[in-house]
Amino acid sequence: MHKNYRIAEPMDAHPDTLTQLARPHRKAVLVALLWITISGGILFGFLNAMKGTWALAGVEWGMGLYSAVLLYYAHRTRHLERWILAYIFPFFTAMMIALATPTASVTIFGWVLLIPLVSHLLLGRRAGLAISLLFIVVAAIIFLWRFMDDTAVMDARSVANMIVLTACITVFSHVYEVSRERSETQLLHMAQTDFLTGLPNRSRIKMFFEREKSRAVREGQPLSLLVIDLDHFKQVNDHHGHEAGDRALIFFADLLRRRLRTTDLAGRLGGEEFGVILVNTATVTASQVAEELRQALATANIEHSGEAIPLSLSVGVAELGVDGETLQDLLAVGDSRLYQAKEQGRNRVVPPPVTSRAAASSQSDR
Ligand SMILES: Nc1nc2c(ncn2[C@@H]2O[C@H](COP(=O)(O)OP(=O)(O)OP(=O)(O)O)[C@@H](O)[C@H]2O)c(=O)[nH]1
Repeated sequence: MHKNYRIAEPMDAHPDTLTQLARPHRKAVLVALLWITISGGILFGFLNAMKGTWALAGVEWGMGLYSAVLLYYAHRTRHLERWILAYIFPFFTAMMIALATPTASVTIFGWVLLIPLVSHLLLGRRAGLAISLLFIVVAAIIFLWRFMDDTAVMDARSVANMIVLTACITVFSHVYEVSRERSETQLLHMAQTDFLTGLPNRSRIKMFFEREKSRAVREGQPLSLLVIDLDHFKQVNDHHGHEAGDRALIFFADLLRRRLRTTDLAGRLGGEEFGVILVNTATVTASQVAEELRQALATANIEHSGEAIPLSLSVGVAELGVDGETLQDLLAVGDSRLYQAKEQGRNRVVPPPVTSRAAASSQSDR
């Protein structure tokens, strides 16, 4: 039963959502890079062919052709991350082959600076950093192998310049990605949070419901929804002022946070209406939780400017599978039971009728 209450923390932005948010930006970067690689491949392929460096010219033309194929799929795929990897590994490998070509001049190592930039823009902070470090180390080994005995190239100041420049670009790219991801997490949180109470709004309730519904169906666990409405809230505003009404809403939001398990989710549906999703919870327990919330609010001492604000709530309870399969279904059924609670005099909980529960359990027994 719901005895082990803890304060519910705001849910972290879901990693999948962050990846989805980053996708258009990564796709734009990939498409731009593919066009650059196609043009660069053709141009440098010809330059190398004219110098007779046919192997290098072949690699560059091959990379240009491969990029054209990737460009076709980049516009159509639903698995952008796979195509990004399919670009990055051959692209960086071709770059390493170019660096290792004995006839290529030392200036070709300037291309190494692209590695941290491209990796971070396309893969984000973690994978971007890992791939950057991998290829920068390989490039450094190739550099040492080719120029170890070349005193003109191995001048201490030139080498220090290259190391510091590469380190700077790697650090800047990484810091940029970290702060971009942080800002997106914050924006996402703001877009899914009710400004007044700090509770999740409808959009986050919906996301949470979809995730928990899949889990409930997979594991054969129940899931319930409480639709809660504060009673006679207009009178609170009219008698005590709008600010007192706001404080009452914040008080109730805190009560929900204190009373629910961290695995449950309480959100504001709008106005003075709230929704609570109770995971692994069937109607009977959900109704008990609703009853405990009702009692807690009815006996709470809420004051504004020295005046007591009496508050009570009405609740409609609905269960997944018993009352419907979608959040919309459960909200509609919960709302109609909430309406019954109001009709019956408010300050009460209306659970699903025993008959609908019995019908649902006999169906699941079949
Ligand atoms: N202070 C404040 N009031 C709000 C907010 N959102 C909605 N309200 C008020 O909540 C009241 C809701 O009133 P009604 O829909 O008539 O419902 P009620 O007075 O609670 O009556 P019943 O629901 O039938 O018990 C309105 O006066 C709204 O202005 C808010 O963010 N802050």
